[in-house]
Amino acid sequence: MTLRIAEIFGPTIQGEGALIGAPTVFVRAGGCDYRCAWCDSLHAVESRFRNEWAPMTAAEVWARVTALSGGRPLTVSLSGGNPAIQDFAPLIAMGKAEGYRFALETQGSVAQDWFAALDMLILSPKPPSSGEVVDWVRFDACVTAADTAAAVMKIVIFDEADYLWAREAAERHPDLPLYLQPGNHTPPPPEEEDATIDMDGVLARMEWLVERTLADGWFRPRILPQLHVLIWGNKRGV
Ligand SMILES: C[S@@+](CC[C@H](N)C(=O)[O-])C[C@H]1O[C@@H](n2cnc3c(N)ncnc32)[C@H](O)[C@@H]1O
Ligand SMILES: Nc1nc2[nH]cc(C(=O)O)c2c(=O)[nH]1
Ligand code: SF4
Ligand SMILES: [Mg+2]
Repeated sequence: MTLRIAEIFGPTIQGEGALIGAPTVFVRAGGCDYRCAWCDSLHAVESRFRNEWAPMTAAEVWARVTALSGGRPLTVSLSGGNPAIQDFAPLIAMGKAEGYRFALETQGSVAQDWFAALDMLILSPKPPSSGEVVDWVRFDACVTAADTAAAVMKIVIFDEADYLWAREAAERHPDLPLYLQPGNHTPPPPEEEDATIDMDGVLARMEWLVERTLADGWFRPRILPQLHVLIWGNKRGV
């Protein structure tokens, strides 16, 4: 069995959510069951990039991760596309045997038994601006599959409708640590290697989101920008 891998890069810092600032190596899976209107990783989503996704065995992926990390254990971030539509159990087992930790980013549309082997499951249900509709039965199955692994919720917000949606979505899982992040708009074509970013828009949405949340007296979420976007824009491989 091989994995479809769009890119493996790092070490860099985790730019988002609960592990923000933590050194990490990314393994980005190719292929996704969603088509979010504002996806900033289209090169790992759309079929027209399939020929750029390398078929790799878990052992080959693992060799690359250990080379990039110099054999020093850190947290490996599995992202995509949706990494949950492939089988990462063998890779996670290899890495854990050498003292590495694993975090996985998914929208919560496909649950896997092996989520329980993760150190952190980051669930990012999609708000109205994405154009996708969350199936909460499937989402809840992901939370259940995480079992004793730490699960967190991270919601991208572009506008008022997303914010109001996030308030309701968060209520469904009151026990999950909650992170809000402003969306970035990458002017077309977003899949370019060094696509520019609407940095002014990102910062304006961050400021608005902080003020909106605090004005509501909603003190549960942590509100964070995408740190890697502030540093590098939407550059690939960082
Ligand atoms: C590219 S996705 C891959 C993992 C998985 N498909 C998911 O959506 O959770 C990784 C993270 O980036 C976020 N993201 C994607 N496009 C974004 C954008 N334009 N602005 C802010 N966050 C974005 C997603 O919501 C998700 O939390
Ligand atoms: N540095 C960095 N942090 C990230 N956090 C989530 C990312 C992703 O695209 O999944 C990402 C990414 O691509 N780079
Ligand atoms: S679910 Fe994630 S990878 Fe898939 S299109 Fe949406 S943001 Fe992009
Ligand atoms: Mg990203």
